[in-house]
Amino acid sequence: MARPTSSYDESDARIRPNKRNSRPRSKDRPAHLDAVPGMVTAVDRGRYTVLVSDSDADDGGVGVDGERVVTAMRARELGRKGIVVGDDVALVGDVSGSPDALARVVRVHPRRTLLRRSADDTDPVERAIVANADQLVVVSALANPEPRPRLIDRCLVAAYDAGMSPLLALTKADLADPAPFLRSYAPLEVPSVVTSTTDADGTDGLEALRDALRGRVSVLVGHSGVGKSTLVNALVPDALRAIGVVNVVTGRGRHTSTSAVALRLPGGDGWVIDTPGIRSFGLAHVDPERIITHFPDLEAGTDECPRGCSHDEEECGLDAWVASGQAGPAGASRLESLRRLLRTRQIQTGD
Ligand SMILES: Nc1nc2c(ncn2[C@@H]2O[C@H](COP(=O)(O)OP(=O)(O)OP(=O)(O)O)[C@@H](O)[C@H]2O)c(=O)[nH]1
Ligand SMILES: [Zn+2]
Repeated sequence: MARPTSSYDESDARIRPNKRNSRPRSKDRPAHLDAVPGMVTAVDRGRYTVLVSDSDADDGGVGVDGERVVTAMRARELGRKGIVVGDDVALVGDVSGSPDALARVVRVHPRRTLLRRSADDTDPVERAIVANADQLVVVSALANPEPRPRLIDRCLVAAYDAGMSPLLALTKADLADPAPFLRSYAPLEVPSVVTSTTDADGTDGLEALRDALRGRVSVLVGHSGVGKSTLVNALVPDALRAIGVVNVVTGRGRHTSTSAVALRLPGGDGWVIDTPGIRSFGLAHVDPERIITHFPDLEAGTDECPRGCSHDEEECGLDAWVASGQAGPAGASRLESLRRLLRTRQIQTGD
């Protein structure tokens, strides 16, 4: 599978099944040692769609690019451990991928990143959304609907918290000038692409977006109506059929699942993970220390902060650090932007 990095360790490499000289499993041999590795591309009502390389199952007998879609359920030994789209898992059981086959997920490999949200900022129950993604693409229309800066800021905080880099995708540039919006986000130094659909049924800016997605695993989030589906359809024509989601997960002609779906970009050069439209993004789980690591110019100034500093309080050492010029000429606007993000957690406006 063309993942930018692999989290499989050597022990995983050794357990790849090899049909030609497969050892019979002894009674003492744990099931996961005969497991087949795969990546979860969709989750629907307790059924996981897992993409498995054919080379993993057939010892290279099938083309390296060959892969198949396996439906799986969770194995009892997993306990309560969650499985989300993007997870690298190990499967046992019927991994043939034939229509009635059902495999079992026996293991979820350690995650490189984890995008999470809570119902609201006070709800301690957090929900994992996507694992192992590199980039969070925050899709916002420049008009119709109007951009929602607080929701965008919340998504940026979630990206930083997850260990993902953010990208702003600003759609409908045919309806409004992107300049004012871009100015207000400039101090955050978040990369952005601007798109607009054209009369010819194409999308301007799509190449820039493709470049930004190349070789990475990117999650697209956005409020309903911002044009996310339009982008996904332009990026991955025939998206759902391409990975068998239609047949395997919902049996219907469109993505009706309430969870995310991973779609491989044409050419195998990266993945986009589409998520249902969001109205809010709860951040109850967020730790200010994880946010500030994405502001390296400010992080060094936290040495003088009191223990457990929120970096948005009177005793915070960052004000003196910025005032002394050590964060450079942009220090003040950077600190203001950092605090704007940190404050998104406290503001309860419903957006
Ligand atoms: N003017 C203009 N309209 C656009 C553009 N992109 C999308 N739209 C329109 O905006 C509407 C919403 O687009 P969708 O792609 O369905 O938006 P979505 O974010 O997927 O929304 P949900 O399906 O509700 O989650 C549609 O009528 C699109 O035709 C654009 O660049 N310019
Ligand atoms: Zn501080």
